[in-house]
Amino acid sequence: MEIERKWKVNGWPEGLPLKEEFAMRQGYISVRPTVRIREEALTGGKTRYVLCFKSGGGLAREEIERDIDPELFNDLETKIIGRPLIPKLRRSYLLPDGAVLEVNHVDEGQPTEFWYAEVEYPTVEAARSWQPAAVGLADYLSDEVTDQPGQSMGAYWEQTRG
Ligand SMILES: O=P(O)(O)OP(=O)(O)OP(=O)(O)O
Repeated sequence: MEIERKWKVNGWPEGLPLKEEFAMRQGYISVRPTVRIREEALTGGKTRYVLCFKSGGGLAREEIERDIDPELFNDLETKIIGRPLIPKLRRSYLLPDGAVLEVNHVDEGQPTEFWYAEVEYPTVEAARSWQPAAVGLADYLSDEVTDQPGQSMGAYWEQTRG
């Protein structure tokens, strides 16, 4: 189970320690339910190729992930998806309460480019009670879109590549 809240944001946050950065490319075989492939290149580290299945939407979703080999990834990208994958730069930051803030810059340089942020929680209760103000992010995390269906990456895929 993936328990996550999501916000639309403007640019990268300031004053937080950077944990890691990934240059990603992701594409969708299906959006409902989500069947997604993603290349995840850790800056200064390894690159993973991941096949991911996700149920539903909103705060809590089932998520199943498997590493696949680059050959299968390439076949799925070119022979099955056949559309340009979405480039996304993800930076994760350590928050003062121990949580991790993931900030994503999507489709940099395109007219539709945007940023969003996510925080993952161990339980639904922890997710519901967590407050951005407690970690000094009341202004940065002021536009929550967790329960808005049109705000998922799958929806963005449909809007721009569907
Ligand atoms: O990185 P994830 O698994 O949270 O997935 P995403 O690319 O942010 O997509 P979604 O909008 O479906 O959470």
